[in-house]
Amino acid sequence: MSDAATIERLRHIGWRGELPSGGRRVARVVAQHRAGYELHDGQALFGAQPAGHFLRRALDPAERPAVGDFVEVEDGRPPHIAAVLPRRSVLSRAAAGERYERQLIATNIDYVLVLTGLDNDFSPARIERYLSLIEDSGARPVVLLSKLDLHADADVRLASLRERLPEGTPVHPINGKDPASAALLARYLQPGDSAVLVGSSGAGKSTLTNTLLGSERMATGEVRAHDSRGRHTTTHRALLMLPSGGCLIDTPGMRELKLTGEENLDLFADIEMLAETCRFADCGHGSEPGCAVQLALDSGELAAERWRNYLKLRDEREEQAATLEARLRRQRGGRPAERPHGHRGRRERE
Ligand SMILES: Nc1nc2c(ncn2[C@@H]2O[C@H](COP(=O)(O)OP(=O)(O)OP(=O)(O)O)[C@@H](O)[C@H]2O)c(=O)[nH]1
Ligand SMILES: [Zn+2]
Repeated sequence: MSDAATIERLRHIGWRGELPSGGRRVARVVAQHRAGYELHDGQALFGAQPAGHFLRRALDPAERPAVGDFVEVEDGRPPHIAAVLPRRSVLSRAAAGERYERQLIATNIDYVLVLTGLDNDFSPARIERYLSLIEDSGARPVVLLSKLDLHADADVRLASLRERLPEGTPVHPINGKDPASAALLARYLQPGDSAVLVGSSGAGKSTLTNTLLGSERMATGEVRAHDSRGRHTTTHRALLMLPSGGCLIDTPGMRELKLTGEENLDLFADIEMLAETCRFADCGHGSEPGCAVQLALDSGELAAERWRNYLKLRDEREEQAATLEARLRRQRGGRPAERPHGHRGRRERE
């Protein structure tokens, strides 16, 4: 196959630019299982194992292949992932392991579509939390408000949300069931673009995904992989190629992004700066004299809701950091709890 045809094929699964020199096959990691990786080369899915150097214990987990990665493949039985190509973005969260480390959620994502219903699901606080997770990832957030058709009175919510989010954050109210409404997302789903869709249960992720897939749903909705024995195994629809040319990566664990213990709170940098100007360095921002926060709250310069939200996010972050640290301390000291003989490690559900 010519290079041009190969590049064209890879563009459909989110590749940008030229082919790396060296002539190895390029594919994208679309799922990670305990038994190995699932790759897509723009044409078909296939299984692969990581090369030995990825299994070194001392290796930073962030250097191992992750969902979304473009990798160089060494063909063989089974094929091996020889190298991870440079990433253009990294979505990650803190994870408890043998040591405090980052767990990759997905790489090479261009847009994170943050979906919230205009119904009771609507929560500016949750949207802000999602944005803080995306902040340093290299991906761009797009806020989507679904169920517009059921909530014609969405204007007020929309205006207050726009005011609250950083300037320039795209916010689109949509009807996820209506192709014409979903069509405005095409600008984020052009050939070479990769997106993930996140949001709470019931927000409308599956509905929107199906609308975006349109008539190609049947063709792409059910992805089948060949395992090493040539058997068909129906797998989760991990990578969806959309008619607009972009692709959606959809893997378990990605849909509900969780906050980590080390998110930065840049969205609230103004509040942190304000708190620095309190008279007392250890001001609790209650009834202390000279409290800049109280002053700003009283004057209306700082909205009470935003302040509460900041406190909540800060507490959540501290709590998670503390939990993680306690777990690590427990792991360092003492033996792990007794386990039935022969049963090593926790059993994970797929
Ligand atoms: N009227 C209307 N209904 C919608 C819209 N989006 C989703 N729904 C409905 O809301 C319900 C939940 O939608 P789903 O797409 O299943 O939500 P989900 O986010 O995939 O939920 P999980 O699979 O639990 O994560 C369904 O009954 C949808 O038909 C919309 O824009 N307008
Ligand atoms: Zn104060």
